Amino acid sequence: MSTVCTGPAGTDREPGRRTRTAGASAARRWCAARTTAARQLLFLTRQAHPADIAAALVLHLVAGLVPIAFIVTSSRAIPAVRSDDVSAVALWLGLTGLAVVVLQIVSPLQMMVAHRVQAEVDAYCSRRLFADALDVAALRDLEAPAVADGLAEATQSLNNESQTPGGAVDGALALMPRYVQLAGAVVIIAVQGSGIAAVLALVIALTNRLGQTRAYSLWVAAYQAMAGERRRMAYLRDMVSHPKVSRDIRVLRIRSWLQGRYSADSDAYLGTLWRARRRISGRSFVVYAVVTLVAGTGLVTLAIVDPVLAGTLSLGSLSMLLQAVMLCTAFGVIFPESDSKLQFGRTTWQAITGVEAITGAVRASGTGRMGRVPQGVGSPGAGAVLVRPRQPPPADVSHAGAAGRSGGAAADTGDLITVSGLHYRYDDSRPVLRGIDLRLRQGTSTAVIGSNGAGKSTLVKLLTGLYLPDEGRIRVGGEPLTPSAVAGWQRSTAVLFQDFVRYRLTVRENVAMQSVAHLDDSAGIREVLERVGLGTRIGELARGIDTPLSRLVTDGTDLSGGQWQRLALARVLFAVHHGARFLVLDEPTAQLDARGEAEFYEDFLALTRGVTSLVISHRFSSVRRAHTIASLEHGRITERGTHEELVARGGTYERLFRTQSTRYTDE
Ligand SMILES: Nc1ncnc2c1ncn2[C@@H]1O[C@H](COP(=O)(O)OP(=O)(O)OP(=O)(O)O)[C@@H](O)[C@H]1O
Repeated sequence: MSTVCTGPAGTDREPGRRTRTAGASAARRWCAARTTAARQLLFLTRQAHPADIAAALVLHLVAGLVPIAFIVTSSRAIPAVRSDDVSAVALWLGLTGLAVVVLQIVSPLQMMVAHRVQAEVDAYCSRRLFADALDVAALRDLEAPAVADGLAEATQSLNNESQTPGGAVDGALALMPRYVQLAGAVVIIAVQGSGIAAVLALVIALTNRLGQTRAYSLWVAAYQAMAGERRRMAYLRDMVSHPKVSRDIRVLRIRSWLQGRYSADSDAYLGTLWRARRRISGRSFVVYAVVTLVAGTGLVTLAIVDPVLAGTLSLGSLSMLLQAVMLCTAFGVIFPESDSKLQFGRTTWQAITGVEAITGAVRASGTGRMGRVPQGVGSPGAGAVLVRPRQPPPADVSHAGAAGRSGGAAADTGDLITVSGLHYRYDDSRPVLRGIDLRLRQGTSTAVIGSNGAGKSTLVKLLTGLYLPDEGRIRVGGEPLTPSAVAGWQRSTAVLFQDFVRYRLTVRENVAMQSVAHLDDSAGIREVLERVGLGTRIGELARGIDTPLSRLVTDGTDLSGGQWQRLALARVLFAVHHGARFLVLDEPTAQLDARGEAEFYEDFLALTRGVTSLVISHRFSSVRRAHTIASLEHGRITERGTHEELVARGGTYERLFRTQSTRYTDE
């Protein structure tokens, strides 16, 4: 009776064929992976200067040939010594010495050139990563955990010399002397021993090497897969060195809890890592060590015993053969100067190209209108003045109350920004903004109010091009704010976020951070510092505006929370002074006292007259001076108008305004 096959055709019926097919596809995958790796390395190598690459190749070639020359010359000296041939001894020992000297000279040169090549390739990679991550990618994409991980991994690796793409190029070039030595050893075996022994030696060396590098790449993959665990541990470690957190650790008395947490994480991490290491390296070590021992012994036997028995092998040839065989059997190891750099450097490059894949998608969504800067946006006009000229009010926001209190009317030169049907959601959560329509007229101030989580900061991020809308449209100067127009638009905006950055740099740099082209404008910097009430404080400092703002820096100082906020305000005012056309303040006075807040708004409106501004605030005393107030609730604008109109309407604005003013009066 014949066997009935029940499995699908090509599987149960033909096990032999299936194995062959699986083997063939594994080989194809292996070849494809090697080809990709070679292409990547070739591409990266081309980023270094050709003269440096040529120098590296020549030096590596010499470094590969010299040990072979050493084997030949030192082995040739043995029969010369035995035959008392003084001139031959002198010649061969002289050449052996020369080989040693050449190696001594070549080694430091190799290192020097390798550093140059690595630095050139890494500089290229850093430029590419930062250009894409900081210029093109939408913030939302960069905030995705996988992308944030890739970016963190890539930037950290670029700081670690042994893990950079330049290191991978250096590692690949450093393989050259190893392979030159292998080729030399194989030739020696062929000439002094036999052709078969030479072929065997080559096959064993390459197989062994392949096995070891494969095991190593599996180990690197296992190591990379634990990047999250490493980051968690690094976070706990870094907490201790962070001044604010170390203050908390003392106050909360959590040192031993933190230590325990770190030890537990570290034990779990090391345990997993060592299990992976044993699994991957143990097996390959046993298999390949046995192969090397057994096959290596057979090879030596083949290469030496036969000619020794025949009496045709001289002492010099025996020495050469033994050293050549040693070289071949020692080829099956991980080369510290190459393999680690190659594996980690390529992973870093893949992380960089991973970030680029996202930015590429952003570019692709740019609707082909690259490089178009919207009208009214871009470089500031020459001769920007600190206090802008008063301009007539816009038709639809001209209200006696608002204009009066804001110290003047606003320009009516049309809409700077129009927002229509704007929708936005983070990930798969419910929409944060749902159909926002808004017009920001040129030269007017608009305030957005709303409760916590209403979507105010999200709206700011969309208006400043940090996020792209899911639906709807933002127009700036009549032109759509496409990804390609974002960079130009951002150059004309000055934004103060709630969580503004306190740069560990000088006062000057902190103030000029939004207009770095004007870092030398010391008078302008001092003037805005005066305006925000920091003139006296900064004037007291020995180095004035060139004082670093951190106690962790020599001669540095620090500011109070409110003073930092004033400094951040100075930053945006300085940007306005140098031509920013759209000013956004997200909770600008949250850390100021009531008097400071009142003074700030008086000054702010005077200083920014003629500039289109958007203020986000919870404090009604701040927003009432704006030309237009929009109330945001649950992602929609529910009320809009001037302060007087909204109070007269008796809606949510009026209710909240009364509540706040009663509280202030009570206090
Ligand atoms: N990066 C983010 N990922 C996911 N959800 C977010 C993110 N940022 C904000 N959200 C959510 O979006 C909603 C709106 O947040 P947003 O910061 O815009 O509010 P807001 O009005 O500025 O609040 P607040 O007055 O408290 O600053 C909130 O529910 C918030 O939890």
